[in-house]
Amino acid sequence: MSIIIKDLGKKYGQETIFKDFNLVFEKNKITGILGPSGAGKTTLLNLCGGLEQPDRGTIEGINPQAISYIFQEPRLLPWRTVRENLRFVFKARAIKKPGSHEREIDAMLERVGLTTVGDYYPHELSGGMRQRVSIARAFLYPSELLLMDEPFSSLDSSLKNRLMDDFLKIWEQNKRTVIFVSHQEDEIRHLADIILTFSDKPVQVLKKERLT
Ligand SMILES: Nc1ncnc2c1ncn2[C@@H]1O[C@H](COP(=O)(O)OP(=O)(O)OP(=O)(O)O)[C@@H](O)[C@H]1O
Repeated sequence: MSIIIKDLGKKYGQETIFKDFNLVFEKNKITGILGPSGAGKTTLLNLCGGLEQPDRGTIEGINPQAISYIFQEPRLLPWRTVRENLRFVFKARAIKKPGSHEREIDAMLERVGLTTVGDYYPHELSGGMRQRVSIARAFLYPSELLLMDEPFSSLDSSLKNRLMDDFLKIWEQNKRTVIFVSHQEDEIRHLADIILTFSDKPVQVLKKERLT
């Protein structure tokens, strides 16, 4: 199911972020959002994730139990190993498939290139490796929607390009709807099927480009 945003209204105090805003996010596509700083991109992700409530309008087509996130900082549990951080995904949703998790975790660790560090703690990893763990976690969680807010922006460019290639390979095998916000147009062009360019607030879609 696509995500359908109808007549969305959202204000913070006197500041109108969205007014009569309408948009459709296509199912199992990666939509990249570009736009000026402070326009409301993160607010839109928060509204989709249910972390913020709209003042007006509706967002249809999202199952709140089936959302995963990748943020700029990996947000791993520091007192848990990589493997335990990934196991937590299954606990979080009380998924009952006895015996199958470790194999799934192993397969995902391999896909993100972290086979040898499953028993390491987050502080023992580089920033890029920690972000790989958060990508693994986002895909292990059986989400239908993946929300990404600047997930690559703290990484240097060669690391970033490899990570984006790996991200795409994993996504090809575990497709879901992705909404991806970034200031970096190169990142958006690397990953997205559809690119939306937002105006300053109140947000309008200035341009929609389809790359695939
Ligand atoms: N919880 C909040 N309370 C008050 N104002 C907020 C809140 N969250 C966001 N804002 C304001 O709403 C506007 C949009 O913020 P938002 O973070 O969504 O923009 P953005 O497009 O993601 O910006 P950036 O590209 O800089 O991350 C900004 O002016 C911000 O200050």
